[in-house]
Amino acid sequence: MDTTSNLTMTTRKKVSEATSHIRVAVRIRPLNGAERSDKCTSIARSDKIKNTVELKAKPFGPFSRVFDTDTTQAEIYADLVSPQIKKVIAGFNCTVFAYGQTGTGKTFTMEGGRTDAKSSQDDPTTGIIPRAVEDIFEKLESSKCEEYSLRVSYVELYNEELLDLLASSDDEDRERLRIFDDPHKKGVIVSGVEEVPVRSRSDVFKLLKTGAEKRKTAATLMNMNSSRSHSLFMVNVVVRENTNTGEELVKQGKLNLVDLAGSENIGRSGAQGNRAKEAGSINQSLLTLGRVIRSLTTNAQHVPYRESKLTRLLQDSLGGSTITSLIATLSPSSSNFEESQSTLEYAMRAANIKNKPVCNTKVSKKTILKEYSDEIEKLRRDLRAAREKNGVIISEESHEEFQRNTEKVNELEQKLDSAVDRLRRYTEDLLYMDDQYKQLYERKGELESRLRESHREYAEKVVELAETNDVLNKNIEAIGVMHTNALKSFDQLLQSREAADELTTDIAAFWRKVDDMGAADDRNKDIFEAFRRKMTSFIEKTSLQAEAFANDGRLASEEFVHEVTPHVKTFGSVADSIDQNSKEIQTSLMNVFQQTTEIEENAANTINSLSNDNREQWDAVLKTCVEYYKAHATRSEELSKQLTEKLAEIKRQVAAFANDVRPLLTEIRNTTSDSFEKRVQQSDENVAEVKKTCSGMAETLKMLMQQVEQLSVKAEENHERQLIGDQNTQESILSTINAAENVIQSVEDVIEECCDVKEVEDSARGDLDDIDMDMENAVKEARERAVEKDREVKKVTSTLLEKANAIREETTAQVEAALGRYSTTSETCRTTGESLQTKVQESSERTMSLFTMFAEATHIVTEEATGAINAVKMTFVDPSNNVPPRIIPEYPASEKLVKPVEPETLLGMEEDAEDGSDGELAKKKRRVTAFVRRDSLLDSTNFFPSPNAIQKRREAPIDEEEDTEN
Ligand SMILES: Nc1ncnc2c1ncn2[C@@H]1O[C@H](COP(=O)(O)OP(=O)(O)OP(=O)(O)O)[C@@H](O)[C@H]1O
Repeated sequence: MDTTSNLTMTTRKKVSEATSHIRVAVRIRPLNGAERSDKCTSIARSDKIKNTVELKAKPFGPFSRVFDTDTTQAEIYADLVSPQIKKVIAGFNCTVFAYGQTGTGKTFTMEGGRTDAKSSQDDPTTGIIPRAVEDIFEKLESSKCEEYSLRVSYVELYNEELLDLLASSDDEDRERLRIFDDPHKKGVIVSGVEEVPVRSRSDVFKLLKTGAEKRKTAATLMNMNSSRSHSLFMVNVVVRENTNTGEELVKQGKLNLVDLAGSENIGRSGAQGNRAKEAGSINQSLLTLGRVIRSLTTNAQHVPYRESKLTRLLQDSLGGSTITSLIATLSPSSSNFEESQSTLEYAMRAANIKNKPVCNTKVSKKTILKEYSDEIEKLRRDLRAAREKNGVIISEESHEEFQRNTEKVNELEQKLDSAVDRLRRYTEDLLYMDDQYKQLYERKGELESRLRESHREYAEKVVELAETNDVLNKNIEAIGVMHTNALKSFDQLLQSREAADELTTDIAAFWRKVDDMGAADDRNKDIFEAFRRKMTSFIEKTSLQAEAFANDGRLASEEFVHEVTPHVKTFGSVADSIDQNSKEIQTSLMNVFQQTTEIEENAANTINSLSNDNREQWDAVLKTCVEYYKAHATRSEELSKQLTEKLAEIKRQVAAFANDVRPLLTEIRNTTSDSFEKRVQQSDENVAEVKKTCSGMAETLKMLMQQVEQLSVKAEENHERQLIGDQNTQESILSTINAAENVIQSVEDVIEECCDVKEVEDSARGDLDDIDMDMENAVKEARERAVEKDREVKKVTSTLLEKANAIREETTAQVEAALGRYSTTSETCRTTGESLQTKVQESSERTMSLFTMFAEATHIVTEEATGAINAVKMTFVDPSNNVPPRIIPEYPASEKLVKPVEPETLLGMEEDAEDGSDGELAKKKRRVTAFVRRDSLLDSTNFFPSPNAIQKRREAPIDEEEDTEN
């Protein structure tokens, strides 16, 4: 606060804008505590859309804006003042003043709720003045101007006296401040007011605090109330810019923030004495203000600005070249109806004032200096002229004139002092600025060389980038080729997989066949069980039959004895009886032979048919198995061969592919990561250096800093673009590499899978080989066993047949011997009946023993047959154990069974037949045959006749003729 100046309210050269009305806003504060306790009601209604206010239903407006009780300080500032700050920086003069009844919130609106607030962030009740200063700083800092300066003044107008609230000294300064017209600048000058340069927001807040304290102290000293004084806070903004032609231009804008005294009725306030004077002067100012407003709105010839200091100070803001806003503050209380009404009327009148805002022309420094030096020169001339008049004897009239001149000289001296002060200040500013310029130029040169260096590096980087790009393109092409190869490999793998699937299907079919074989084996088992059951029942039946046969033989023998005995008694008929008996015996023997033969035939047929059935079935199974295994072996061999070939091919390709790809990928990765890291490092270093340079430059030279910042931003953008491009490329390469690696990995996995498949196939083949071997062994074993069993069966059968033949032969021989003996005996028995009886008895006994022997032999045979059959056991293999059923080998053809000897042969009928004679012997034969037929135990339709049937047949008469025919 070391500078003083004459505060000018105008600047010299201006650019006109269109004429505009003063903006008038109305703000209604909330009811305060006192009003509420007085049970006052709110009578103010605002319409924010129409921007009107109603007081007891009486409408006022429309105004530019209406702010109701809820409106915040920030909203008012943003709406009303913020746009004006831009204008101030652009070179306009702007004024915001608050008008209204005491206690309606003028000071609250202009300054805020607290005086110790450090920023609007700190306190939401912060008023227009601090917010405006903050805003100016923010806008200037973010603007592109070369240089700016802010000077603030803070004055108070009380009882038509001006008080500098920022002055270092107190009372004596009060006299210093004078308002006078500036004839050249067409404005008013507040002479001697402190214009304090501020560099930061905090400076302004400090000044505001100082001003508020000083205002308080003054109020105490002068026994005044702040509401009785007007305060004027002025912010002078000077912005220097460089034109495109390099000319330096200066813009000067000014913001006047005015907090008027309360507009209350002096009569109502009850002021007396000093207070009355005070109130009068307040009203003087306000009344003059009102008259000025009226004059301006009625286009009166004369506008009484000079009638009060307030209107003089606000002259340019009212009807002049300033952009002006007025905030009319209102109490909503019913108790303040009249004042509120008056305020609104006042505001409506003010709204009609038209201003013609003009922008102060940008003037060069030289012009300003020239103006100041012209003014100084003029003042000097005046002074010299005045001094030249000293020492001359002059008349009283002249003396008076001299006196007047002296006053004028004093005034001029004051003006000169003020001008010299300003000149000094500007000179200082200029020196300071020149110094700054010098530094800036140096810095600029330095920055330009760095910039050139950066350009060179940038060009190198571009070349490097192009090279890298080529490498990357090549790599991408290589990766494309690899990709194509990988796709081919995949196709081949897919084919291999299909082949493997076919193999799997074949193996599944094989296992189905194995299952079928198991089922066939089960059927074989069932068949064999049935065979065994049948054999068992046959043997049981044979045993029963043999017993029955033995019993019948015994009975027949007994009968024979019984029948022979009476014949023996009758000697004459002995021979016939013997013949008869012989025939009967022969018949019995034939019967026995026939039965035995049929038994043998049946047994042989059964065994043969079973063997044949069994053999056919098992042969079919064997054939199927053999065919299947042959086919399977062939198919497996083929598949295995194909698979092996394909796997070998895939392995070769993939190995070649991997060999091609791996070094390439490694090279790509190394190349790209190395170059990328290097470039990132270099770029980071460059950016850091540029940033460092930029920050260094920013401190010293804003202009160049801006350029450099722009360049830096561009460089950063380029670098970032480059970096992003590199990163993208790098990422895409890395992703491609990763994809390729994944492909290789998956190919390798597939190869491994294929190897697994191969292993499985090998093991399956091994299993199949094992199975084949097992099967061969099993077939061999089964064949051997079957051959063995067949041999055993044949052996049993042949044993049985041998025994039967032996029995037959022995029996035949015995019968023949017996018959021979009977023949001989029949010749002699006629004479020796007794001996014959004995012989018959012997013969009977021998026959009995023969029968017994036969029965025993049959029993032995059947037992042996049973044992043999039981010994025939099949081995079955459970298909679930992966072993196919045993296969019965091909049987050798059964030997032909020995036909039994016909009874006719035994009885010698053939000889008789050759003779063609029908003698006694033939008769006998027929009778025997008829007897045999009648008593035959075998029947083609009734294999095992019931005892009743046998008895019936026996009792039936023998029809020789019929039998003979048959
Ligand atoms: N819109 C508002 N919201 C909240 N409180 C307010 C508002 N307007 C004013 N006040 C409060 O009302 C009281 C009076 O306000 P202020 O001193 O600003 O009135 P003024 O018009 O400046 O009075 P004077 O003319 O006497 O200086 C203060 O305590 C202030 O905090």
